[in-house]
Amino acid sequence: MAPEISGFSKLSKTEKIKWLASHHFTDDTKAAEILKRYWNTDKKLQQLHDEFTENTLTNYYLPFSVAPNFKINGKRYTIPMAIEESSVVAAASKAAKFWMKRGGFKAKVVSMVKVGQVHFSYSGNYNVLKRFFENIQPELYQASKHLTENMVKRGGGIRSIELIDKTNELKNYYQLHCTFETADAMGANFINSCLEQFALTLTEEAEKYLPFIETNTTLDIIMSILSNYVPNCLVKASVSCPIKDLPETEDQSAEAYASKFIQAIKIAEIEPYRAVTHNKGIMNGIDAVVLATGNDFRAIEAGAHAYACRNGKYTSLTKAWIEKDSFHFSIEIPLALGTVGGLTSLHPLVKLAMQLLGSPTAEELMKITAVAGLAQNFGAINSLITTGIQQGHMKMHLMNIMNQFEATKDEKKQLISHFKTTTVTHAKVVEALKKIRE
Ligand SMILES: CC(C)(COP(=O)([O-])OP(=O)([O-])OC[C@H]1O[C@@H](n2cnc3c(N)ncnc32)[C@H](O)[C@@H]1OP(=O)([O-])[O-])[C@@H](O)C(=O)NCCC(=O)NCCSC(=O)C[C@@](C)(O)CC(=O)[O-]
Ligand SMILES: NC(=O)C1=CN([C@@H]2O[C@H](COP(=O)(O)OP(=O)(O)OC[C@H]3O[C@@H](n4cnc5c(N)ncnc54)[C@H](O)[C@@H]3O)[C@@H](O)[C@H]2O)C=CC1
Repeated sequence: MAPEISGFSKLSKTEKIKWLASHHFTDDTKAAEILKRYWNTDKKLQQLHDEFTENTLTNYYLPFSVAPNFKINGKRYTIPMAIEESSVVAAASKAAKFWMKRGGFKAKVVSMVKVGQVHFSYSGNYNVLKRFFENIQPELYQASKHLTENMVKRGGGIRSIELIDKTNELKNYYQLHCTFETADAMGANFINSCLEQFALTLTEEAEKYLPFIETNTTLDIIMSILSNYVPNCLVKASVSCPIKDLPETEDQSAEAYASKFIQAIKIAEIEPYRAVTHNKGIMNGIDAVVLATGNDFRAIEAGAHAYACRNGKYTSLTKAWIEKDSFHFSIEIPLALGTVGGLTSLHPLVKLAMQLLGSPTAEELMKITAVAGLAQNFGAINSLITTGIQQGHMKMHLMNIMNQFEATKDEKKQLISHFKTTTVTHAKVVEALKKIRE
């Protein structure tokens, strides 16, 4: 067991690696060597990455891929995707190509309102608190003007501040429920700064408020923080085509395909076990774009899944239906994304990803990301109701298995050719490789 260490954060990167290697690994030289092998030779670039977070030892690579052929609201995009899972990028690309020939994707942002709350406790009379809040509301806006001035110029700012009584759920618990628009920023820092200012103003004004002083009532701030539940930072994306333009095989007509597809979505609507996997498939596409564009995937994940159970039961984020001989497929998802701030203007690959997308606004990035989620879901459902997921997924996963067994270039060539006509399984690859090596 490694000994307790004090002051680890103050050690240099090399000292940290030395400590780690000698206390956690039997072969300390090899462990240190692996960590250092991932350092970038460009010292300045490496330092930039080291400084993104804390106690950084090395870089952790994720593939940076692209999915071409996306047509969104009539405009062509090649979408950057950072993801480790095989077949995700291929599925998105295949779906993009399919819908490109059928008019492409439509997307629109419904609203871009974000939320933050000041949580506080107060033991006095509610009506007194309400009067106090009404009195100081203009001051809440006024005192935060130094923070909001520039955001207002960009078209954003504070949209509302409401007093909410939550005492029926938790004794003495109240909140200021506030809404914001943050233009092209995800807005965490702007919102949190405003909230902390509201909390300060609330405390200072309460200390001076006579009815509180006379009744010896106190108002205690518990915390001030944005919410990652943003049901009003919402984007919709959709595709549609005549039913006859859907995939058709000898065994399955386009009508039967549409019917099966819709049933698959309905199952995800009513069955939470399926809905979670269904939405995981959607997030395969969304997270990949969120990561490639330097956004906060934890915030997006938390918000998306909360939205999926907004009516009290976890359900699908996509819908499919037939209307007048046409097949329709759509997604509705909250996405608080930014194209400025955070890592967006720091990470060279993120900057490149933004350029690849034509330097989008946050609103445009919301549309692109929602489309990536819808395309991903289409790819997965298309496979699930036709060939099954394993055929395509394992075809793409073949490279990982071959690399796991350190197949040579020639062995890989033979295996790829062999598995063109045979379904890939882990065991079959091992067997085929064994035969080649005999
Ligand atoms: C994997 C495919 C696309 C193969 O599909 P295919 O028909 O065998 O592919 P193809 O070789 O005929 O190529 C057709 C197009 O697919 C794309 N494509 C094809 N291969 C590549 C490649 N190597 N690299 C990049 N793109 C590729 C590409 O767009 C290509 O066009 P082209 O570039 O030739 O003009 C298909 O089987 C598929 O879409 N499968 C679904 C895979 C999937 O959804 N994976 C996600 C992981 S599973 C999961 O986590 C979620 C899940 C499934 O559980 C969610 C749920 O349950 O809902
Ligand atoms: N619960 C959560 O989700 C939390 C997330 N975070 C982190 O916060 C970061 C994102 O915060 P942000 O405030 O977005 O980033 P930020 O503070 O780095 O950048 C946003 C700032 O950029 C400026 N700006 C310049 N041009 C702008 C434009 N056109 N539109 C809007 N603002 C513009 C504004 O001053 C704005 O406040 C992410 O890294 C996230 O991981 C931090 C705390 C909590």
